[in-house]
Amino acid sequence: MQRKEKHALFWGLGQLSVMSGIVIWFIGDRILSEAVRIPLCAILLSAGMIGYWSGTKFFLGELHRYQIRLILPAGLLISIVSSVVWVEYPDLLAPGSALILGLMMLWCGQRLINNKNRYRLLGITLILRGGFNVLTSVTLGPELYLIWFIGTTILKTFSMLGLIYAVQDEIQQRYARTIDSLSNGFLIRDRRGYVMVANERCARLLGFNGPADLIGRHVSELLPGLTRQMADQYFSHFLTEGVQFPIVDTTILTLHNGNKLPVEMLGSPYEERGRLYCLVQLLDISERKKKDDQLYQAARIDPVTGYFNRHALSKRLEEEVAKAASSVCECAVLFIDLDKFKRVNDSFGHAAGDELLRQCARRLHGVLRPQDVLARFGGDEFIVILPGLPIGTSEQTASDCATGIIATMADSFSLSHHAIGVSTSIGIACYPSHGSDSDTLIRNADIAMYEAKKAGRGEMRFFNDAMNAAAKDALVIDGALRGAIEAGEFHLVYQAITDAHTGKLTKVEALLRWNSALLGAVQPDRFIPVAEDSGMIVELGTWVLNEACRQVGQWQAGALGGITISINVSAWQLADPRFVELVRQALAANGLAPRQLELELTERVLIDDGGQVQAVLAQLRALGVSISLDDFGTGYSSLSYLTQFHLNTLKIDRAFVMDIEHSERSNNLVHAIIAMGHSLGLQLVAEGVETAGQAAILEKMGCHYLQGYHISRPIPAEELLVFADGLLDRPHVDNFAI
Ligand SMILES: Nc1nc2c(ncn2[C@@H]2O[C@@H]3COP(=O)(O)O[C@H]4[C@@H](O)[C@H](n5cnc6c(=O)[nH]c(N)nc65)O[C@@H]4COP(=O)(O)O[C@H]3[C@H]2O)c(=O)[nH]1
Repeated sequence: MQRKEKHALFWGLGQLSVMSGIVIWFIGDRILSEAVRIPLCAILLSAGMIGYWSGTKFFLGELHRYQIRLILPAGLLISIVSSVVWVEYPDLLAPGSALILGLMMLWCGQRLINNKNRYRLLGITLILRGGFNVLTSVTLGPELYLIWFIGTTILKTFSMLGLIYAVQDEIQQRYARTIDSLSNGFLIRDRRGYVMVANERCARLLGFNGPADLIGRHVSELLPGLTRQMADQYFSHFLTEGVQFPIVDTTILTLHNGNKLPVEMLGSPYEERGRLYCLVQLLDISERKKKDDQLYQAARIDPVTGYFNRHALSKRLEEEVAKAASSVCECAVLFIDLDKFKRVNDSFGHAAGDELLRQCARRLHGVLRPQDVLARFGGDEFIVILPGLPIGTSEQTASDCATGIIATMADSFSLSHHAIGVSTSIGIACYPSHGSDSDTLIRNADIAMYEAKKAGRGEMRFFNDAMNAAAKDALVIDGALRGAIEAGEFHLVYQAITDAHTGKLTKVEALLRWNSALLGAVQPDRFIPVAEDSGMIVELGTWVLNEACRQVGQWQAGALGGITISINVSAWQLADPRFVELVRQALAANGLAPRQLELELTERVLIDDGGQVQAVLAQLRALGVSISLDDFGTGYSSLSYLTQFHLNTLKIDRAFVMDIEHSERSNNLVHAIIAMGHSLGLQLVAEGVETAGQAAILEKMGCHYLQGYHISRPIPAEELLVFADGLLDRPHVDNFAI
């Protein structure tokens, strides 16, 4: 029982005291002496007065703690005063106490009627009782006491009913306030599904104005998606043995206004007077669901393109492979890499790079069938899954799709008011011929994509086992390359380049050699591409630059003083913003004139340029360093590069030189290259000169320099000195001077 309810008891006690006082007054003189009866009546009178007063104060919410403390002394005082008066005037005992109580009741009744609506009934009965008491005390003689007794008993019964109603109402109000203050929806329904109790929150959650709209209605009338059968089924859980409570369900409710409401529903059994009810709590989980959805999206969707991300793609491919295995069909994985994406990112910024990715994704999606899956796998890589292909058709379908992709990506993209050309390299792996699980398929498609990239731009390749072996080899090399510089496993060899006419040693090409502690001697053709792929070529190239310049610096004082050194430079190095400064430092640190350094580039470096290489080459040219184009004739052999990039030297690839003596076609080609070089004012170096015949033809054609085994193999630095001495001794080399 709560404190407030205890206070309500005062009222009850007051009633009881008055009743007892009346009884004692009637029969007391027969069984009690006056000495006991008078004080007892006085005590009961004071208890009655205080009971009415405090009960009224309680209902009006005005009964304070300090007032409760005064009750006992006040009761004592009233008792003493009335005892004293009644001892003196015993005739006043009955009418006096009736009058006092009557006045008290009038006061209480009037206050209850005025102040609180719900206590009006109680107030009216008190006014009636008070009035009756006052009247009887002044008008009635002892002969009509029986009538007074009957009247006062009837009124007392009414006031007791009023009291019960008031207390019950108070408790119910409190209960209603409590459930309304709950932040969760709260509802009690009976076995048939009718709502007995609901709170404000529940009404609002379900789209109604207040609990009154719910109470008395069947739950199926409140939720359109809910049938009576479903409601009965839900209740049956409460009748089933062994069910754990509360029953927790997460569901999305369809409301009568059409809205959807994600809720967590906690159902518990509730028993009242032997009947079972169901108590349901509804928790609005819209916010939680929104966050969950966002997390789910973030975990699966690439934020830039809006298509699947790597994680979702892997999962999806696993599912498609499982489906293909069970329904005996095939699927294909296309690994798509955007050529030149990095350059766009570097030149136009990341926002433009993102925009390009979005445009690419839209174009890719445009080529695909509705059932195909597109995902951004990372950076500039996309993956397409072609699922559910009939047996024997995957390669053809994948090839058609890849052709479509290459064609659609060939058109330029519009970016920051620029037309940007981006091509793609595509690697393809099919289930089951190229892999039986998603990881293998992705890995093999990736390997095939690398092969496609090597073959040039806008190419596609199907995976094959040889690629796998090469990829594994690359992995081994990549591992062994790490730490190889620090371990001193690299050294340079030097190959002479002589004047075709005089035989004079004018330049040497520095060529990298790797004696791996793990793998033994590894050819550059094997490790350079791996170093390029991993980006390690920048570090390696810097080492070559410094070591070559150091060596030439060391030669400066001797017979090879003033010689030009030619070194191979990769595209990665040119993209390094520190490159020009590194060259400047290497020359200065070793006391070399800039003209003593020649940088060899391949055509690929120039083709993939977006303007940056051109700018770096211009700075190098301004520094006085020469630029030479390696392997000319093997790649794209575009004349525009020769003029656009202000090259100094063209190196004719050994593939042409090799056949120059026997193949008229090669002969004509080399002739044409040399003629063109002359017209553009370029120096010409013939690579791979292996015979005296080749040397003679090249010299006759006007080639300026020769390089090849006929002159010298690549040799260590100390042997080059001996080689140079040997040249001096040769009779036909009359003016060797460096
Ligand atoms: N059959 C034949 N071959 C000849 C003859 N004369 C020279 N060669 C070889 O032809 C290659 C010439 O180098 P490259 O075209 O720059 O081609 C180089 C170059 O692209 C790359 N490379 C070598 N060193 C470096 C380096 O320091 N940095 C970079 N980025 N690449 C390098 O590796 C490639 C291969 O280098 P190497 O194996 O040293 O192979 C060298 C050389 O040994 C000949 O008469 N007959």
